[in-house]
Amino acid sequence: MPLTTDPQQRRRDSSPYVDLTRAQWSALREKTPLPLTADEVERLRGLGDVIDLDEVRDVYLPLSRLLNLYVGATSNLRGALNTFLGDAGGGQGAQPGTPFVIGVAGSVAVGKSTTARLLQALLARWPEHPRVELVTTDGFLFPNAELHRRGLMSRKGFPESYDRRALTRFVADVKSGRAEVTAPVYSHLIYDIVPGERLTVHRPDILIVEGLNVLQPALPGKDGRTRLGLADFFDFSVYVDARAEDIEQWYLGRFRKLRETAFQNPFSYFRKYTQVPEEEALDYCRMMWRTINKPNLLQNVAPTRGRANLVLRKGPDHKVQRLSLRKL
Ligand SMILES: Nc1ncnc2c1ncn2[C@@H]1O[C@H](COP(=O)(O)OP(=O)(O)O)[C@@H](O)[C@H]1O
Ligand SMILES: CC(C)(COP(=O)(O)O)[C@@H](O)C(=O)NCCC(=O)O
Repeated sequence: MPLTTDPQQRRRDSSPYVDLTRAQWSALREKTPLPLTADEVERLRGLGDVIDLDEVRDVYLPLSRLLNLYVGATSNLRGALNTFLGDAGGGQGAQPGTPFVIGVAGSVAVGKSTTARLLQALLARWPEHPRVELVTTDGFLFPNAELHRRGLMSRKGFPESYDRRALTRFVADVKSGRAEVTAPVYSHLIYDIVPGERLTVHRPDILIVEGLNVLQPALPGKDGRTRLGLADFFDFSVYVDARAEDIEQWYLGRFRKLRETAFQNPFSYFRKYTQVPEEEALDYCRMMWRTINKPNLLQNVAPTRGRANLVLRKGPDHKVQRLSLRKL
């Protein structure tokens, strides 16, 4: 075949991604079995997130089909592997299925939690994988007392503010097929790890792991050697992307909403911001964005985008405008 001289075509050929416009992607919904029923639409509304239902149909429903295809293909591959291994190694060969693990990465306030909860609800509708569990990485932040001790209280969300070894061990244990694996729990109300509380994951069909740093490369070991990182246990990963200026607006919008709701709770760490004028509270929020979340986005989170299997690029209205899917 003659090499193309069209520079745009050459760029497309050498990119590891297939780039799709929203229109190209949403056309795939015609090929997606299981359209949403009226009941399911109601149930999605019940998740409590602001979700435009056209967005669910055009973007997230085809995505649930794509993931359903990946789960099926992984299961076929496992079957082939089992046939190959037979009873090699005294019966270790025939491996039962382990959970399919999906990572969801992106900045604070880009919409990771909303995307992850939506995917959980949509994926659970498929008869092949009804049990979908969701874990957020905030449970692996060091408790505030430890962050204070390490001088990291104003670095919450930076890679070093997490117990990365425990997080990787948790996902490795789930991926190994262990019947029960537990994780610590973070509370946004008290802005800290909840002492003594654990959540338990019971060998789901799919585990979604959502957090800022899920695509970070592994830390080197004490001997300087490379070790396995969290992303080594992912079967698929999604990076939710948007302009930093848009994300800042969403961060402020969420803070405004929380100031009228959750922050009013007498136990809320942020209650003090309901007792001062709104502009003063928003100045504090802007400072948090400028000094913590934006630098973390630019220094640590955004550089991991190229490791994702799928990048969802949102516009200022939260609608996904472009998608990049890694070629196989
Ligand atoms: N698809 C969406 N449509 C409309 N609003 C959204 C969407 N996704 C997120 N948001 C809003 O953006 C803000 C941040 O979303 P959230 O899921 O809490 O982000 P993250 O988990 O990345 O911090 C919230 O106020 C949320 O309601
Ligand atoms: C808890 C978070 C670090 C996010 O954690 P994740 O689940 O992504 O690991 C973040 O939402 C946060 O609270 N950051 C601290 C700065 C701030 O209050 O915005």
